[in-house]
Amino acid sequence: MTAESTPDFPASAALFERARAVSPGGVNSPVRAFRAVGGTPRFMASGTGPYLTDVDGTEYVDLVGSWGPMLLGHAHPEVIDAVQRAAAAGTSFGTPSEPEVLLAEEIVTRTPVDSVRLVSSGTEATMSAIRLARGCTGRDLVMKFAGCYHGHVDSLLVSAGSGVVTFGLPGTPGVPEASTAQTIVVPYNDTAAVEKAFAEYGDQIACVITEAAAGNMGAVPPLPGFNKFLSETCARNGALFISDEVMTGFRVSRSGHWGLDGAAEGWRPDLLTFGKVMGGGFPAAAFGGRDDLMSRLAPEGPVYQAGTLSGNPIATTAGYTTLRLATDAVYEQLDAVAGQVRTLASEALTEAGVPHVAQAAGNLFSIFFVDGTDTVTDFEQAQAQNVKQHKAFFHAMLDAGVYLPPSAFESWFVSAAHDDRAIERIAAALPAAARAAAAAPPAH
Ligand SMILES: Cc1ncc(COP(=O)(O)O)c(C=O)c1O
Ligand SMILES: N[C@H](C=O)CCC(=O)O
Repeated sequence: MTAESTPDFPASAALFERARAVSPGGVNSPVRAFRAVGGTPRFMASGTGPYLTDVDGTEYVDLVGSWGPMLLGHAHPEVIDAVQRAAAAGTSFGTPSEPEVLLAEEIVTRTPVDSVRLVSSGTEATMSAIRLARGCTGRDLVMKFAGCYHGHVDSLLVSAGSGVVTFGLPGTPGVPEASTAQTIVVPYNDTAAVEKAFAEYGDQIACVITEAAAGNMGAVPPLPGFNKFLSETCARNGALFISDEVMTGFRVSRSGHWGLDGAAEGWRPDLLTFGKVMGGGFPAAAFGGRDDLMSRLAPEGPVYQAGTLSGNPIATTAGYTTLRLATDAVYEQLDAVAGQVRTLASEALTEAGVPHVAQAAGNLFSIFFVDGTDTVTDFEQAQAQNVKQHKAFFHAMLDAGVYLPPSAFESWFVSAAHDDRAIERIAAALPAAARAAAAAPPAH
């Protein structure tokens, strides 16, 4: 079957046609379209544990996990039960309610924040954290790293990962130059470049924002000590350090990526952002940090931030129930499964003679189809991939019933529900997919 043919999924193809008539590109978030890999996006009808089933009745082992949130797998019975009970009690009050307190307490217990403000998306979280950083410092400049993605915040859509790099967009029309003029972009993991930028603009930099571990150009971990260096450099220069844990938070450990570096090294970010897992599959996100900063937010302070559905009782119930079920045993299982799948994929590609780097940041991981290096540390290296090999690999896996991110620049996600049967299905699909990648045309 070619990448572009659609004989086996008529229901998805029909829905896609209808969707394209009423939605740009037929999707509600660009990365869901199969633009980078070709073909028809599968419209999913249901999910259970590690599996998704599309509207044509085909079942897939899911290695996307709704782009991160589905830590426990799909339709976990206890989460569904809690959500059903919450929904029956009313779907939104526009007043404070108990589930948002429970979720906030759980976040404060697990992470280095003193308090949190709940919002509805990761984009809102990073946008609000930056506003707060600017409000607290009285400075305007923001430093970010090439290849990191923090949602579709105007000032952060520069050299961004995720869909922005997947579709090769140099920048985004509609973002005023005045917004991006306030953004300094520095190569990821490059301490000298950070120091140089501070030497030049130090007293104007409000904050440095980084993904706690980059997951939106593929999985690129911070080099040892890099996040600590950022924290210390910010402190020395009167800037705030924002660690974006939207992807890593409550996934790579119970305390997120900070649990893997900051907790042991004895530093904490000034502000953190969270999303994905903490919503348990519903729209919930948060930003939080030191009390002296958070108290600058309205109604306590002058920095305004608000949301009609912020702290929604169903979303916060789903998030709280998910976190309560995310025990140490769950994180051990996630780490083990992620290691197993990454190793299996790497072995199959090696066997087929496909140059690659199989890289992890905690239990986030991805395959880079690159040659001549055994590690990827920045955006330039990530972009050197042979995306044609990714495309061939992706479609062969899909045909064999394994759903991977339809982009070479995204991380793979496992869940605690990925059991032996799911792993066996992945293992069975890999050899043919690796051979398909080997047969793909060269990069240029
Ligand atoms: C690290 C990171 N920050 C922020 C965001 C934005 O989150 P959302 O898509 O919920 O707006 C994402 C994902 O999209 C992300 O991966
Ligand atoms: N890489 C993105 C977030 O992590 C993928 C989700 C999206 O933009 O739809």
